[in-house]
Amino acid sequence: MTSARDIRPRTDDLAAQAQYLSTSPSASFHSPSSHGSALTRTVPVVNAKHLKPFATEDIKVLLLENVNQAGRDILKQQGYQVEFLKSSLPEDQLIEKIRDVHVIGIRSKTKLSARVLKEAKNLIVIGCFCIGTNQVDLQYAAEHGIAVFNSPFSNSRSVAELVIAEIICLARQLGDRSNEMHNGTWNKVSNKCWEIRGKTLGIVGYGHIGAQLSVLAESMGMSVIFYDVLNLMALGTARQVNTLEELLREADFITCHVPELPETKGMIGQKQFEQMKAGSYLINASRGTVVDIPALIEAMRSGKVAGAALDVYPNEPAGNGDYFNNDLNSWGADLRSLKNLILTPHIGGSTEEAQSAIGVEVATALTRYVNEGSTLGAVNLPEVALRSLTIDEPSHARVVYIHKNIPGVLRKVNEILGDHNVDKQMTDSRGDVAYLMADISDVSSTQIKELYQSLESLSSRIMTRILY
Ligand SMILES: NC(=O)c1ccc[n+]([C@@H]2O[C@H](COP(=O)([O-])OP(=O)(O)OC[C@H]3O[C@@H](n4cnc5c(N)ncnc54)[C@H](O)[C@@H]3O)[C@@H](O)[C@H]2O)c1
Ligand SMILES: O=C(O)CC[C@@H](O)C(=O)O
Repeated sequence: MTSARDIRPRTDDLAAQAQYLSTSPSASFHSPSSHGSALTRTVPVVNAKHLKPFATEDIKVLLLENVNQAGRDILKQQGYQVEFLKSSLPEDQLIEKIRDVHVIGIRSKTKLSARVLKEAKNLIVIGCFCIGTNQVDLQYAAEHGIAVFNSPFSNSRSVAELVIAEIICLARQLGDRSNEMHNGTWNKVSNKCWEIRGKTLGIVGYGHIGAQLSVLAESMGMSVIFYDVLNLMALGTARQVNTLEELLREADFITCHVPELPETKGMIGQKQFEQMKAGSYLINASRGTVVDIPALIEAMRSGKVAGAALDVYPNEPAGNGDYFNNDLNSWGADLRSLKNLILTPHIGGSTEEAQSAIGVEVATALTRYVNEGSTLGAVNLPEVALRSLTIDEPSHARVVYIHKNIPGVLRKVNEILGDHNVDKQMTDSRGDVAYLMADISDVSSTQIKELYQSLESLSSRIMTRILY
């Protein structure tokens, strides 16, 4: 067992890791789904004090879905108890495991629904070691004081490169030719095989991935148009169009890079396939719900769509080696029978570079949250941080009070803190939830316990943490 004393932030390590943290070049002009990444850098304090949490003995971490070694190492170096599993878990097993842990790390497959989170009585923070956060009930988590972090763009380049490869593979029917050769058949074809030079790429969702892809595609001689709900700066000579229909009517290749939202569910369906040019191509490496797959099957059978590449599916297997068959998605066999269709097992972001960058970024954010209470980069809570306490402040404590965003809370909190000098304090709200951090001086262990109990007894309380 690790003692509570060992649960300390290694602030110098964190400062070194901070160089890997992403700061978005595009954060200033989009996107609603990538919150606050411009704030992720903090100035390291040289003689920062190592804080430890009050009322939490050992920090228990559960990592699912083969989180990268770099991330695991950072969490282990903190002295946390880390349990690591290669795949996701069925809901009943997840509920059993999550009851006990303070931190959970997942990727895209683990569904942290309200039903699951309801059982997670000790959970303080979730790390999504990926871009998408649609697998987590963010609202429920916020309302229960559970912070959620992700890595907003560490795998964007990897996805963009995969899509570029797929555009060429589809244009040249490479998947089919390769399969034929694997089966011993020589089939030298030029009919309906094309160069991509001069063709039009239509990007649906011009965020981190879409914008990166735009630059790569233009450098290979494609014309780029894009559709986005936001009015965005077009890179290079790309051009924003006003409607999805306009994009579908003009593009030779259509690629989807929107988040999973109610509005993006089935956004490419029968009507949209009808609007596409005859012989166009579709790529989806966003989320499986964005494309209506039975409608795609029809469009490919009729020849309207000449080829497609899918990396994501409405239902995906829990881990490697699991079957991708009709038990998962009723149209599985029909899909697999199509020509010029590239099927990949959600590998858009699966490169060594992306996974290790994500591992470092998310594990560092989790560590800073656990040890210092900083919410910089959180996707569901307001972003609040205070400069570190220093070793010259031995009898200080940091109060983190997550509470309902209702009038009168600050007055009550400050009454409780009133017997101590509040050195610094910051509070911010996001929707119904507010996050307060205060560093107080001259506080003894007994007083910390009293402060904790007083804050916990307030009706506005969602979660109290005291770090000292
Ligand atoms: N296949 C993979 O391995 C993989 C890897 C990374 C990300 N993804 C998925 O790709 C998605 C996009 O990633 P990103 O980093 O570019 O996200 P992003 O948030 O940077 O960009 C998404 C863009 O979509 C736009 N958008 C939202 N709703 C829209 C709508 N209804 N119509 C048109 N545009 C809309 C947004 O305004 C934004 O510009 C992620 O949400 C994730 O689900 C998949
Ligand atoms: O690695 C994963 O499981 C998810 C990859 C991708 O979909 C993301 O959201 O970043």
